Amino acid sequence: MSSTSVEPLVKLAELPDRGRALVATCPIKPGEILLSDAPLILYPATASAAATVCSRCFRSLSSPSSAPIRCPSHCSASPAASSFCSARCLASHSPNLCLALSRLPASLPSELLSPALFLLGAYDLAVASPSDFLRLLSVHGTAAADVDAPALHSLVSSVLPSPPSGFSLELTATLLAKDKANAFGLMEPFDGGDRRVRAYGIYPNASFFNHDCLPNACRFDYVDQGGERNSDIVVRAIHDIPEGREVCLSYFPVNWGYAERQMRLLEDYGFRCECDRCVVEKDWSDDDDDDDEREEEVEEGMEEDEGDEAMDNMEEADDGDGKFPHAYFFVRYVCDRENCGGTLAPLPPSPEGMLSNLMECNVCGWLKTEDNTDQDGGEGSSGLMLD
Ligand SMILES: C[S@@+](CC[C@H](N)C(=O)[O-])C[C@H]1O[C@@H](n2cnc3c(N)ncnc32)[C@H](O)[C@@H]1O
Repeated sequence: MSSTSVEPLVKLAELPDRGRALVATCPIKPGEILLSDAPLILYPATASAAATVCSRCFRSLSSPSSAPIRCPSHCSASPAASSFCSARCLASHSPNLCLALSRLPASLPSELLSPALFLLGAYDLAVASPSDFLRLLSVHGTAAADVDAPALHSLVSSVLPSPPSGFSLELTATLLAKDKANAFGLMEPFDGGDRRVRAYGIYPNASFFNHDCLPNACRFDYVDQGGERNSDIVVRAIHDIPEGREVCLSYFPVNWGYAERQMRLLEDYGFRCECDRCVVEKDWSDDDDDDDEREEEVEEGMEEDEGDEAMDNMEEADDGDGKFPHAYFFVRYVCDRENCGGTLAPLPPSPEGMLSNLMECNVCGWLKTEDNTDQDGGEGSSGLMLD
């Protein structure tokens, strides 16, 4: 296993059948920050997001400190892709990108607009920062037969004023494959309805995390907060992680059923998941595939002390058929607010190393103590920021 340091608590390693991975360099405590990663490229997830967030920092333009300003350069003709917040975002994209944005048809549907904005940003990066473009090309993903690639390539070539060297359908297809296997969604504030993605980003270090259906870490984003690094992805440990253990995220909400998880992993990520949870769940019938029911069974059948003990042993043992620790994960680490289903991780330990008993949800931002006490005003809260 070869390895390279990425951050003090995790290092890059090559694992059989899993490619590159991040593994713990030392015992990691619950809530510890494993990585804080800035995006190589960010782009709006939908046409409506393109019109309502700053084109550079992706904060909402409706926040009081973010009065919208049109791009002073060429792309003022295309409001959907050219509003900036007044705070600090005017020095933004290159004249080439402005011109390309201004030439995009105004009525593109989101399913074309979003990948087109990704490709324009990527080709702009190739000129503005060739080293970052090489990093983008180094993330996982090889060009496959992508039905959308030819149409998107011809759209992009029709609006780019001067295509960069290497511009080709094959490179476009490769970029789309990188995006599919690595994009993280930055979420709109949770409003009790469906989860909505505001923007997608490629994060060069976070893209090394492999998937597990019972992850030991989860990622947070705080895109509307102040400061320069609001679009960073922050990855924190959910519970204790021993030295040498691979650190994994879940690539989608952990409350998805077995069939849905397997389908997404095969279609979008090209592998069959054989994690501990999938090994157990593949034998369940469809009727069994209901996490809420199992969660209730566990809550009813387990005293709190039994739960803590089970948690201590969670990664080492199970009750024989393997179901108990998996169901326990849901009781402890899955947010139970209606329509949320986010993952909970403790806030980071204090500088003195004291563990926090506040669990934060990575979707709704809810903060609750381990005994389930709401700490942030309950329904409708958009969550607390870390700093
Ligand atoms: C975001 S990348 C993760 C880093 C990647 N392993 C690499 O070498 O750069 C996603 C890809 O990693 C691989 N991968 C992630 N989780 C995996 C798992 N649990 N088992 C096997 N392969 C996995 C798949 O090829 C997937 O498309």
